[in-house]
Formats: sequence, C-alpha cells, structure tokens
Amino acid sequence: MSGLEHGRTVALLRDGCADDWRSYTHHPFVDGLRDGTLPRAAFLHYLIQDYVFLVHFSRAWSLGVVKAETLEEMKVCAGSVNGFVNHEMALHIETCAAEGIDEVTLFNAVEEFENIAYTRYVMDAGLQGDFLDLLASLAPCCFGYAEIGTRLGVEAAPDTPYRAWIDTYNGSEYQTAMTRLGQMIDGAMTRRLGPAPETSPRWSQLQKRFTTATQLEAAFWGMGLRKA
Ligand SMILES: Cc1ncc(CN)c(N)n1
Repeated sequence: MSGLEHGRTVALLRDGCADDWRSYTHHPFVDGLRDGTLPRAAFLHYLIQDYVFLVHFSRAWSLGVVKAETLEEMKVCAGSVNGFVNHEMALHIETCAAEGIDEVTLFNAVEEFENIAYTRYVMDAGLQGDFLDLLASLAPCCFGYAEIGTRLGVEAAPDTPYRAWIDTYNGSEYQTAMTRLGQMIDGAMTRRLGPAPETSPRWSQLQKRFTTATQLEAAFWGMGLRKA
C-alpha cells in the first residue's frame, strides 16, 4: 500500500495523529479478530453496539447531503448512508440473527457511553461546523476499517471465526466506496481551501476533529473488550 489510496487529505490527517491512528488500527481487539482469540461475548457486545453506532452514524452522514455544494458530494454522502444502512448493517443483522438476537433488540440496545460520545461528537461536528468539519470527523471510521480490512485480509488466521467481518471491510464493495470517498474529500478540500489545504488556517481545527474521532474509535474497541 502506498498510503495514498484514500487520497492526499486522508494521508495528511492520518500522519498528523500517527500514534493515535496506530492505537486505533492495531488495537488488541483487532488482533483478536485477526488471530481468532477475541472472546465471542466481546465480539457480540461490540457488534450490537456497532449496529446502534451505524444508525446514528448514518444520521450524521445524512447531514453531508444537506451541507454539500456539488452533486458529486451529495452522491457520495447519499451513497455512504445507503452503504451503511442497506449493506454494512447486513453483517450485524445476520451475525446476530444466528445468535438468536433479532433486529428489534439490536435497534433498541442501550448505548454504551463510548458509543454515545462518538456518534454525538460527529453529529455535533456536522451541526456546528461546515462540510469539512463533518468530513474530518467522519473519516477515521471509514478509512480505518478499510485499512484494517485490507491488512487482516492478508494476515488473518485461516480459521479465525471472524472471517465474515474481515471480508466485509476487505471486500470490493467497501474498498471501492472508500476510494471514491477519498477522491471526493480531496475535491471538497481543494474547492473550499485551495490546492494545499494543510496551509490553510482551518487545517488545525480539521486535524483536531480527525484526531478526536480517531481516539473515539480506539475507545470503541476498548468498550467491546469490557465483555471479554
Ligand atoms: C465504530 C465503527 N467505526 C467504523 C466502522 C466502519 N464503518 C464501524 N462499523 N464502526
């Protein structure tokens, strides 16, 4: 991987919080998915919380349609909402159904504090800020899982019980959507801040949002491990 497959902006933001990014993408929870040692109870606790996460995360992405300035921006945001609610969540619904947990139970699950903190943080970034604030806070979720999926697709133990999870994020549907999203983000930055957005006075605020969301991702894994 060149590090630029998700565009220049994401590469810069990721490099701007390299330690936090590594804590997120190489979290012990991720190691457990890779080698299959993650306790099932921890995985299911995470997955139920993640279903609710995706509900609220999709609401935040919907704000992108409202704040977009071009049709391509609208299409990518609308596509993200569609991808989460109609495709990614199928993993959660099917995995939980096999464990006897139905969708009504998933939808009504009591949110853990880490879940509330993360989803309402991104929602607030979008309500209070502009399109770029929203994208900077949404990006770690999307690209971190793309990176993890790619890596675990190569490194995972052949008999890990978490293959369906890995395949979802390593799959071409998710990966292609992330490539298009990275291109859209580069275009949105250039359109609003010029060809070198990292030199803009706005950049430090955008980096802060990206870093906070990255830290909230690591905390989300930690929440899952509480049931280990
Ligand atoms: C917490 C979290 N972060 C990211 C993803 C990937 N969309 C997710 N499902 N959940």
